[in-house]
Amino acid sequence: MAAPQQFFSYVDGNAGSFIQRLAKAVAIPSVSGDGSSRKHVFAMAEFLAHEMEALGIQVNSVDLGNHVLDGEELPLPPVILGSFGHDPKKKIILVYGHYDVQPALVSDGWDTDPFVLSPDEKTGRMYGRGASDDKGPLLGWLNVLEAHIKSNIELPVNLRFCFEGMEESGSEGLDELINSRVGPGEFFDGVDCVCISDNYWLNDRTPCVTYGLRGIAYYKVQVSGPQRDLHSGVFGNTVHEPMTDLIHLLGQLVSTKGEIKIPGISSLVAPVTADEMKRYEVLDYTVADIEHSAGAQVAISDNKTRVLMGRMREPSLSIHGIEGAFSAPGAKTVIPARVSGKFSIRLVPNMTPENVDILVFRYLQEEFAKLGTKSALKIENLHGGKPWLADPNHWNYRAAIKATETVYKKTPDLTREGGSIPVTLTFAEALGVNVLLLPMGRGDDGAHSTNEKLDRSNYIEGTKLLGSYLHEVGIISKS
Ligand SMILES: NCC(=O)N[C@@H](Cc1c[nH]cn1)C(=O)O
Ligand SMILES: [Zn+2]
Ligand SMILES: [Zn+2]
Repeated sequence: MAAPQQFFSYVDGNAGSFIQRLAKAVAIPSVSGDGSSRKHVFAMAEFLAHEMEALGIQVNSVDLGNHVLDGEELPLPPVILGSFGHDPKKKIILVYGHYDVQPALVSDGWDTDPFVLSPDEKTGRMYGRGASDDKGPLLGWLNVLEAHIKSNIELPVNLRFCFEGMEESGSEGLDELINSRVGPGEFFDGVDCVCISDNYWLNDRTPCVTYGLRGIAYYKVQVSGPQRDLHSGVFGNTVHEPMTDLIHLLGQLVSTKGEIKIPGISSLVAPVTADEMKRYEVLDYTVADIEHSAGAQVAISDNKTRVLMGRMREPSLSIHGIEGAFSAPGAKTVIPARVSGKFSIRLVPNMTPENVDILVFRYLQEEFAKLGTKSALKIENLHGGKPWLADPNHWNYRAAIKATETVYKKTPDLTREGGSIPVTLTFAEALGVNVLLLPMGRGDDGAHSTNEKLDRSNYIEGTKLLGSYLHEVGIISKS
């Protein structure tokens, strides 16, 4: 039977308490990329484990040991594994989410405190870091379970949960944990398919299901020279300046139209097929949609298909920042002694972090040599993950499409996502099962950006969507 009406009624009737649950989660600043916030990532893990146990989920918080972040040894946040249901007649669905978030400061340009969930009653938007990426979707699964338990509705599947606290910082330790628990009788044994809710619709009107992700290769390029920061009046035009060298080097990476200048990258990209072209053409998308999501008229092209392909099936190179550069207000006349540029490349089939590394390292060294500087260069790959593509004709996708039609009365777009969730490919390869991405949020949610939000309707209808998907899987199991 499709998701019963009592399930939908419970979700509607308890929307306020589900929003309270999200507000509690957003209030914990679980930023994984910043060592000083690590205690909050642990607090978030405890909050989640407690919520899960209260729902009767068997929880095991797995310690992943330590790692080094910016020269500091830190404990890795636990991976929370949970089990609910052991009925051999039902399928086992593994759901994944992450409870860490990107950094957020009011001074970045937020209109509200990023760690206070701030609903706008007029628009229904609920602002807060992690509201959409990924605390809202993750809590959606717990809302589904609560609705079933409290309404005495039998869950149509067995559920396994895998929630991590390092996704925004390279998912350290997670692959090893998964690979160590796939054997007979282990936690991941018997999983029939995976569902991940951690991406977005293409726009603000049409839901989607997603069958592809780009991978990532993230680099740090350090240029160093003087033993300490220098006075630019005393040393300007007398010493090689690391910042000048670095700016030149970063300027050789990508054109202002987004073309990657590193030789050899474009020949790694799988050729486009006619069938694939048709898939982009039918998507409900306009260039105005991306400009709405970006908040300005800044699209690289006026061609819808070109914009979609740029996001879904071509690589991109983005320069993220310069560590060690003077960035405070005022006009300090300093020559920084050591600066590090951070950039990443989003990878598509058939690129891998390994084949891209060779090209990037060689190119940076060659271009640096051309500068004729006495500064020193150090290149590091900070983390990486391969691209992923799934079969969207699998029953897992049919269940998600049916559930979307039930909840939203619309056929979802079939999309590939430009972001990266490296564990997706790990699940597909280690467990040998189909993986589905079933997003809750909209394209204009502002994940990783200022004023991140989740619309109230996406949180509540999204909870119904996740529950309906489980019921559609339940129907398929019986057929
Ligand atoms: N919602 C998925 C997401 O935002 N993933 C991040 C993962 C990442 C990789 N390196 C740093 N973070 C993304 O940027 O795509
Ligand atoms: Zn995410
Ligand atoms: Zn993210």
